[in-house]
Amino acid sequence: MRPVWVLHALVVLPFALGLEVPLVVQYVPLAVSALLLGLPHGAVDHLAPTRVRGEAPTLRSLAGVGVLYGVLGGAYLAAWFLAPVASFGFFIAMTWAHWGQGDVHALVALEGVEHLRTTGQRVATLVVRGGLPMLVPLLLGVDQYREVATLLVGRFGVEAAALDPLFRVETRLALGVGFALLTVATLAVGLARAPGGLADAGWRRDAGETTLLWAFFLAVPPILAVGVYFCLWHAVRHVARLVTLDSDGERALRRGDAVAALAGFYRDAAPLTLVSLAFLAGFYWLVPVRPGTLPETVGLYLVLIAVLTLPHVVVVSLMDRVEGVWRVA
Ligand SMILES: CC1=C(/C=C/C(C)=C/C=C/C(C)=C/C=O)C(C)(C)CCC1
Ligand SMILES: [Fe+2]
Repeated sequence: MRPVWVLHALVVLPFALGLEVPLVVQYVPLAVSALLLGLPHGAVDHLAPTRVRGEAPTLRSLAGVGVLYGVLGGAYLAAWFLAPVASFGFFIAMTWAHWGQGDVHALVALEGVEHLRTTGQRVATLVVRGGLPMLVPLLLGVDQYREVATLLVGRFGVEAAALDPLFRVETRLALGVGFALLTVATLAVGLARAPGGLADAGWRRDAGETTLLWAFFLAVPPILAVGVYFCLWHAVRHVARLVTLDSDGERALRRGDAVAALAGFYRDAAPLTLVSLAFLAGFYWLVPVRPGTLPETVGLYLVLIAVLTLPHVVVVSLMDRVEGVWRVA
């Protein structure tokens, strides 16, 4: 995790000093996520339900994940055509929950923190960690937020006017103050329950990561920030989880051979990453308004991500249950 913290901190610095970057460059991490880390992190979902139990995949487990993706992904894709703006709202809410869920797992299972003692604390931490990438960019980066909303719903020939109340300064101020209070309260309760008090290593990690991400999403323009976070924060943690669950991957890590571990991950992820990219090409022909620019193509790609993420959340929640992420001692 340390290199990931350093990379995020390194991105904050120049922007805090007022750096401006051309918009096309800001789209690069999101575009790259289609091939590296972002899309691939979910492309191992067909193996995950058995791997988390230490078992080999069976025809039944593979078919189960296939049906899940077909039914939930298909329904959500239909919803995008019928109600694009509501589907965008659902996308933000779902990502909020999913990225928060990923961080709660990382804290509890990968980092082994001891201050998140109750389910209530873990739920609050999920809301805080998910709100960092989904809400904090809205506070200062409202123009890009609106732009991305328009890029997604625009593929379906509608405007995002229904979201205007969300972008008003009063709304953002209220949300920002509320979310800052929730952040402080959640960390304060964690501190009170941390076995080591202020010196507790797990609590310090949690507080440090939370502070870093607040600064990151306030300082860095949203499109760039969300792209970097998706690849380097969310996906890296999930890939680390998948590798440690895989016996070959685990063995490679023990040898200190991170390259072999990553190669194993990419071998598993390659087929369905390619299938997903074929879907993206299919989407291109399917949507009412075809993308003509890089940002519009990213907008289409994000609709694909949305559709794939709904079943992905179910698979990850199943993994969380098997690993006892929400079971408190
Ligand atoms: C790009 C971008 C946005 C939305 C990104 C989303 C919602 C990404 C979801 C990715 C998922 C679900 C990945 C799977 O793990 C915002 C916040 C509108 C603001 C501006 C930039
Ligand atoms: Fe994910």
